[in-house]
Amino acid sequence: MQITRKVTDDIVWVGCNDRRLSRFENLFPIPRGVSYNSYLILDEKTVLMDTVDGSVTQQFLENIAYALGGRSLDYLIVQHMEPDHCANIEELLYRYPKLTIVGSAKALQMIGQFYDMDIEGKTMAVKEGDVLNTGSHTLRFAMAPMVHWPEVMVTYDEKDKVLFSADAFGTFGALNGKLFSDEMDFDGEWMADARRYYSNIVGKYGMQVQGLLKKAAALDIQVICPLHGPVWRENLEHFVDKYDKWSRYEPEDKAVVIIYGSIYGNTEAAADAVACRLTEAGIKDVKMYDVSDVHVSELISEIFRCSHIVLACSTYNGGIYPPMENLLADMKALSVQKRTVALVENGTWAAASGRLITKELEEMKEMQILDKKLSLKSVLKQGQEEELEAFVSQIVEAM
Ligand SMILES: Cc1cc2nc3c(=O)[nH]c(=O)nc-3n(C[C@H](O)[C@H](O)[C@H](O)COP(=O)(O)O)c2cc1C
Repeated sequence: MQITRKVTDDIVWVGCNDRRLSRFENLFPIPRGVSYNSYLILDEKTVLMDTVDGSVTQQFLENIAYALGGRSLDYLIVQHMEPDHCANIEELLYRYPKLTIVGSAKALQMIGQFYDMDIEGKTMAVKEGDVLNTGSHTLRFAMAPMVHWPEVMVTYDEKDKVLFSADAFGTFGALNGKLFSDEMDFDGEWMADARRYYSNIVGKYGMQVQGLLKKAAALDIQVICPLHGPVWRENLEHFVDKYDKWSRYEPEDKAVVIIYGSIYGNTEAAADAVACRLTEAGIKDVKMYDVSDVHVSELISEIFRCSHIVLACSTYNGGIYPPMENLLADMKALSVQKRTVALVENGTWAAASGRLITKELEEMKEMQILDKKLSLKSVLKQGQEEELEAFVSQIVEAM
């Protein structure tokens, strides 16, 4: 049985949901699943926008056959060559032998790298500004390298004013019958995963996303069709605005995220004391996470959201407690910048975590490290009350 949804009069969502995959890219936990979106344009010529992951091929082929209603498939546009979007090219060529594959030169080259199939004479390489006329639709291609791979392009449908945005504007989460963001409580149920998707998958490429946003700003876009998650047809500015903020590495909220790495619970207790004092000082949005317990992708997502960060960390074999070290490596890799950070360090004989974390933060761009470090010798002591007050006050003042 087909599972499809209409996007416009002659554009159909033929994508699939995956609720069985536990980790996206074998890395990011996706308890809410993920959707692989693909769209079919039913014009004088028929056009498929990308394919899906190999795990859902059968459902995908059924969706396409139904939506085509006996017609053949003329074009497959490959915007992105990551295997979760291109696993079905060969199968489509078997079923629709007259198919022409359209993509950037790099995408067409990657097809040969991933798959042993003969596509000679069946491809059309396109570049910036090229158009494909399919009857009433004119599809215009714009290159979007490194959003999120180098071969990526996006496609603008001039008739329905749809931007097929590849991985940009994507979100983790399976679509449970609801395709459009206006059919769901996006801010309440989806935004956290949208942020986690952006910050961890595309976060490193803020500059390239800014480039794409500039191109998009010149177009009259009524609908955004990404390769993962909901389609946007209302209140587009809301999500575009988030993308703009995220890609400029500007925090969304005046908020403090406290992330602690603690072996026996004493550094955690100090982090707790900091959270209490911040709340008493009137800071409403204070969140606490155990770096050993919460997946690093969630922490990165919170770091993208919050303006201020407290890192509280035990010293471990003369170094940074390993899960905290891992977070710092991820922050660096994902180009985290423009945040204010305060540090709590702990060590029983030679505390080094504060100094070492400072060194890591100094390698990131525009990170303001607050002067007063809260230093513990095993445990936060009653006698450190004043020190604690001063530590918290500097965060409040910085806000
Ligand atoms: C395996 C291990 C290695 C440690 N290495 C150091 C160290 O190199 N320097 C130091 O001052 N403390 C070291 N500590 C002590 C921790 O920093 C200690 O757990 C901390 O001071 C107490 O805070 P906690 O209860 O949050 O873990 C180590 C502890 C463990 C278990």
